Amino acid sequence: MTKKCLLILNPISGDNGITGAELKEMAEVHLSNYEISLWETTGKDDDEKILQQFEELKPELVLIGGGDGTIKLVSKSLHGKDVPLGVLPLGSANGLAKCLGINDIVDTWESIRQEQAHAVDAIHINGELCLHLADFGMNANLIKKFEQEEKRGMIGYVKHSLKEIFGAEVKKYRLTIDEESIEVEAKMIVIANGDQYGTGALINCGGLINDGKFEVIALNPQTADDYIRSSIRLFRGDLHRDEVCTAWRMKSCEIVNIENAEFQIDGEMIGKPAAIEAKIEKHAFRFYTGKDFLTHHISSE
Ligand SMILES: Nc1ncnc2c1ncn2[C@@H]1O[C@H](COP(=O)(O)OP(=O)(O)OP(=O)(O)O)[C@@H](O)[C@H]1O
Repeated sequence: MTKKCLLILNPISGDNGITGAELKEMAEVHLSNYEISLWETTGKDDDEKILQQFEELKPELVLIGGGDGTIKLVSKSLHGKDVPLGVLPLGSANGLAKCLGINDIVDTWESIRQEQAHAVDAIHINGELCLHLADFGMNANLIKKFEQEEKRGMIGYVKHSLKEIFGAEVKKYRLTIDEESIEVEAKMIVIANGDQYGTGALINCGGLINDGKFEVIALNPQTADDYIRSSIRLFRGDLHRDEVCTAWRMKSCEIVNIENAEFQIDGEMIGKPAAIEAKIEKHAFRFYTGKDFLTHHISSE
């Protein structure tokens, strides 16, 4: 029996040049047992429009074409709906897709054909949804500069990176976990549901996106040696062993932003909140996942 698939595309994500019609055609070829309905985001009231599309069609699958911002937009609209989500990684960096083991579109088709949908946690941060990574400091500053550029894509992101990383200020934060408070000084504080950025930098090695917990990671490199060593470890996957990194695992926490650092959630600038409260929702969504995800996560489901 033919099933229904709602294909949602953000036409401004990334710089891949794929049109809605081309993507629909690809989906029809690769998912021949689905009837594909294409809908493109507009940039205005998309959360309501997505819900409306979903209620009208009542699909068995929702495919999301875009980057982390688009996945977050669709997930937020469909929170609580019992429908599996598939990700077509068409954004600039696609960090969340990589955490799900979806490195390219081929992985997406394969995961759906193999029926590999798995439960994934979400973090609620001050009423916002975080599926991937949120952070104060260095990376948030970088995203803010990137957003101010007109051109999208990875080159703009990389262009600002070195300057921002080496010029980052140390800021103070108060972290409260289970009623215990500590003051932390860091160049960057990460709240991590996923394990890696879109660049492949493994900020949260050992962190699982389906274990009902999240990690807070404080990074405070000072010297050139610290930067070089920790950068190598970021890509090698053993940053947690480095002295510039301190990590905690929890179900909820509060962070007071004592010195007004910039904050971002899943690539979207939030501003400089005085404090944030973060709480995990275990298995909030079901996503189609790739082979890499199965290797790392399946035993903990
Ligand atoms: N047709 C459109 N025109 C303009 N803005 C749009 C349109 N559709 C969606 N948007 C906006 O795009 C944003 C989400 O996409 P965004 O590009 O930030 O993230 P992304 O999908 O992660 O892509 P990228 O990785 O390229 O940044 C939302 O703020 C949304 O309102």
